[in-house]
This record gives sequence, structure tokens and C-alpha cells, in this order.
Amino acid sequence: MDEPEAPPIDIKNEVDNDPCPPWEFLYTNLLVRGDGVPKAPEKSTLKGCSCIGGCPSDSDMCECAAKNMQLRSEVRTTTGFLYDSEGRLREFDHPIFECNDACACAEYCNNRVTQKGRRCALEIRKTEKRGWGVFAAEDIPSGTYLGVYSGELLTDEEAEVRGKTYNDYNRNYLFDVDFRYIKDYLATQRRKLKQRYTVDAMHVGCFTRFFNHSCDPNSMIVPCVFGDAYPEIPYLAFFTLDPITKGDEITFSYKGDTITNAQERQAKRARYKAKKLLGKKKTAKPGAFGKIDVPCECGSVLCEGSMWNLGSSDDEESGEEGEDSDRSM
Ligand SMILES: C[S@@+](CC[C@H](N)C(=O)[O-])C[C@H]1O[C@@H](n2cnc3c(N)ncnc32)[C@H](O)[C@@H]1O
Repeated sequence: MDEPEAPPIDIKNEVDNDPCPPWEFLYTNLLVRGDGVPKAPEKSTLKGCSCIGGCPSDSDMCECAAKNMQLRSEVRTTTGFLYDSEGRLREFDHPIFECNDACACAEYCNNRVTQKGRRCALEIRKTEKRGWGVFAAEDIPSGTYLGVYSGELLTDEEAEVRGKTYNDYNRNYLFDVDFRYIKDYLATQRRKLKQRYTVDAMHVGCFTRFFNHSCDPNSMIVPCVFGDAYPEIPYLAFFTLDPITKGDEITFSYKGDTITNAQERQAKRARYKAKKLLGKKKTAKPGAFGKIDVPCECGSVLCEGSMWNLGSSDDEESGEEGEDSDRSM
């Protein structure tokens, strides 16, 4: 995935003398497929729309717009595409089906956003307690595409083996691709989920491998599919949830429990502040999958004390359904 308009990413460290993060990985925006993972779909297997010029997002006449609608069970409040006319994501709860190489529509179609790459300015900076992190180098509106979680695409079995080793070193770059929508979508095509996949950004990846966890994140991953040849292997696309101010750290939740509605997020913060829960952290227990028992240092008012899903919660706000992954990040 080329990013012709992506501004360079500066690396800064005002914490200690490390000149840059350990550069122990190959930099790419692509997924490098491991053993047992199917090859990227041939163009001939992709299904596209037959729109001329830009796709009409307010009409189901566009096959791609219809695809974006079909898993949205709730009342339609918006038209077909998940992007607005500025290319900002306006709904975070659904997989994105972007127009692809098999579509007849033009390059300027509103339904081609992540494939054009990052446009916002970012920095990688050392933090006091969370290693290196990613920061905004300009104000960034909500719904802005940030980048893709690239890396080695592994079968679940291979990831399980690697995860045990990574946990010994206290660093984990595995992200399970087990979004809720996948089974529903495959069912619409009379297919069953046969294999689960994980992206490993330890040895191969891009700046997104430096996103730290927060219990009150300002970005999240939304699965993005180009064509439907392999809906079980979407790109993991990061979008800002809230407007982000220049200098803020950009984070996501490793637990996949992100509240996508802005008012609900605000209301939860207000509840936690009112109850003076700041500083009252849960004790991190050993993970159900042998995950690292590292205390969370996100510092947010919603901090739950742990970066990972560690089994049952005794928190008064427990019961929120996990959305993405519960084995790795
Ligand atoms: C995907 S990496 C993120 C980049 C990492 N900070 C680095 O320097 O390479 C995940 C690791 O970052 C650290 N980390 C991320 N979020 C954290 C948090 N909220 N509190 C403490 N450590 C965190 C943990 O060591 C975790 O295993």
C-alpha cells in the first residue's frame, strides 16, 4: 500500500538517551503472508461495482455501497458509505468495504480512503512509562484514517507459539483478526470460518506497532476489506475516534472494548470522575492465555489497571462486550 501523500514521521526522545526505538523490524505497510495463509486474492476473483465516476453513496445502486449496508442491522441513519465527503469515517461499528481494483469507478470515488494512505502528520516519541508511542504532530479531526496494522499474517496456531515467547520478553505485537462481523458476513455467502488469523508486527510492521494501549483510547481499529474474496482477512485500519490535538498521544484499546459512541464515552468519563475512581486500579491477574501481567500506565481516569483482557472483571462497569480480540492485543 503506497502512501504518496504521507508526511514523514519524526522520531523524538526527551526522556532518555536512546536515539530511536530498537529498529528490529522490516518497515512496510503490507501484510506478509506466513505458512498456511492463502495468497492475496487475484484481481480476477474480486467483485467490484460498475459505477461511472464517483460512486453515488446515497444509492444502493452501487454494489459496494450495498455491501457496506448489509451488516448494519439497525435503522439506517446514514447512506451507503461509511465515509463522509471528506473521507472521514462516521460509523465505527462496521467493517468497511472499500472500492477496489475490480471496480469501474474513478480514483476520486469517496469510497477509496485507506488505499490512498495516511495524510496526517505524526511523530514517534519516547514516553516515561510506556516505551515509545505515537503522537499527533498536528490537530487531527475524528474519523481520520491513520494507518494500517501491518506485519506478518499468521495462522492462529503459529501466533499461539510466538505469543508464549514474546510474553517472556514483556513485549507483544500480536493482534488477532477475529472480528465479530466475519462469521455473519461469511454466512451471507454460505461459507464457514475455517481458520483464524493473527497479525504479528514484531519483525515486520510500520509505525502503528508503536501505538500504546489506553483504557480511554482516542483511536480504534476498524476492519477494512477490498473486495470480498477473503473477508476473514481484512486490513486492520486505525481511525481517530475523537478530535486529537497536536501533541496528544494516539492510543487504542488492546482489549477491543472501545465505546464507539462519543456521547457514551463522555458520559462514562463523567461517571468515573464523579465516583473518584482515579487511582483505584484493579490488580492485574495472570492472563487466561498466559498474557503478560504488566500494569497499565495509560493514566486515564478510566484506567482499569491492565492492558489485556484478564478473565472475569470485578469492576462496577464490567459486562461491556469485547469487540475485537481477546487473545493478543
Ligand atoms: C505494541 S507495543 C507498543 C509500542 C511499545 N511502547 C514500544 O516501545 O515498542 C506494546 C507494548 O508497549 C507497552 N505498553 C503499551 N501500552 C502500555 C500501557 N498503557 N501501559 C504500560 N505499557 C504499555 C507494553 O510493554 C506492551 O507490551
